[in-house]
Amino acid sequence: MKEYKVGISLKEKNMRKIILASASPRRRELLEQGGIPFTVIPSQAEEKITTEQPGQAVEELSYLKCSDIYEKSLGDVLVIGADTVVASEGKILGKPSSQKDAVKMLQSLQGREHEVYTGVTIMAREGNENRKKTFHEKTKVVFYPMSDEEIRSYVNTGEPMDKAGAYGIQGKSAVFIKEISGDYNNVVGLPLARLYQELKNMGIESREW
Ligand SMILES: Cc1cn([C@H]2C[C@H](O)[C@@H](COP(=O)(O)OP(=O)(O)OP(=O)(O)O)O2)c(=O)[nH]c1=O
Repeated sequence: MKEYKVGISLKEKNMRKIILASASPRRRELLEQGGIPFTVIPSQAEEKITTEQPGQAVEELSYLKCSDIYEKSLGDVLVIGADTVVASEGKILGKPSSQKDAVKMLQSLQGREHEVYTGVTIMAREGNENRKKTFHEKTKVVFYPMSDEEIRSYVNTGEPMDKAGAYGIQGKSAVFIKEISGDYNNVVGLPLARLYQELKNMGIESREW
């Protein structure tokens, strides 16, 4: 096992520049938590879902976001793109389009199980060599029943508006979470452990520590 001094530079550790192609503050926090050094360049790619399969949808969208930034980047880089949706009763739920839409989404989730899918695409360039990997992770979540008043009050906090399925498990909606099966971080927007494993399988060193 190799040992590294604290504060060693990326170059000394033979690590390449990592770009997170995401505007999501949650994804940034998770990569930071893992001690994976990165810079942020959010993708402007238009997000259009073309399939009813949630796993395929998040893979495609993560690929779109990742390739948008990868194609604009020069030199040896590694770009990470991700996308999260909620799947409930055969429907894919993205971010709510309005407060009314958020109320509808939460009504459909309360008292039952649904799934959260996050797709991730990694694209790495080293000299003339390009490598790509796309995968998704699924987490099951069960909500307690919510009253109409609870749903209205929660939507009024504004918390649901920028989140798939109209809730943030890391926020106030935690009071409604009965069960979760799978990776919690996947619900928040990035399956950090799976990402680290996939990078490791590609022979890519990602941790600074
Ligand atoms: C279900 C759930 C989703 N979310 C968030 C994660 C994502 O940021 C968001 C889903 O939207 P995404 O389109 O996946 O991501 P984004 O628009 O926030 O960022 P970008 O496209 O630039 O990468 O929902 C939570 O924060 N908590 C949750 O419990």
